[in-house]
Amino acid sequence: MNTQRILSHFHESAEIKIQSATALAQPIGQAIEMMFSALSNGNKILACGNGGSAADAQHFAAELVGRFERERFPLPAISLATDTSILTAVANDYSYREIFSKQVQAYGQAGDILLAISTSGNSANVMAAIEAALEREMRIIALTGKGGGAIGKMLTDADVHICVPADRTARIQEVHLVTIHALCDGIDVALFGGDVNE
Ligand SMILES: O=C(CO)[C@@H](O)[C@H](O)[C@H](O)[C@H](O)COP(=O)(O)O
Ligand SMILES: [Zn+2]
Repeated sequence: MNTQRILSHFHESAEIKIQSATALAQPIGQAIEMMFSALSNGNKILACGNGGSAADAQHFAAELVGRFERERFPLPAISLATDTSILTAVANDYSYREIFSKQVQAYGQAGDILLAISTSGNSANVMAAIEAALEREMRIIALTGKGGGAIGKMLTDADVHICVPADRTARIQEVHLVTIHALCDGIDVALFGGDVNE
């Protein structure tokens, strides 16, 4: 195996993370404020995405309900990509497009947040979830890449778009993961102040 190919994954990932830090710090800060404000008002966060982004949605919900780095009370977040009975029933009886939107209709309340994750910005089921969330007066935090795709065009001024400046799905997902950890950390700092070692 050519180790150069392996090294290039690490180098490209690191370079794109550095570029993204500058481009995304501001919208990530806005997203933290929006999440903290919603959670403080008794609202919750729903998260969805396909494939690797489904794993990201679960990962985020686990860190809010369980914990990130600090011991704290559980925070309300639900992954819409996780319940195989709901996902298979809705896909089988309705359509794959509706697997997330039905759950937004079931759980979503005005003031809740939808964390919509799509590297292309073009997944139809994530777009349908955003439509359902906007109908419910929820706010959207979209994690995308590749220019934001159709999702970028659906968002309103009240929403936050965190669009990774890259075109390769794997690299975009890698920045989504560090973004999710920055969101979790920002929520903890908003709750408790200071840094994790205090
Ligand atoms: O993890 C990967 C590729 O790295 C895949 O599972 C990937 O998430 C899937 O192809 C998704 O269906 C892509 O959807 P999206 O990010 O464009 O919304
Ligand atoms: Zn992947």
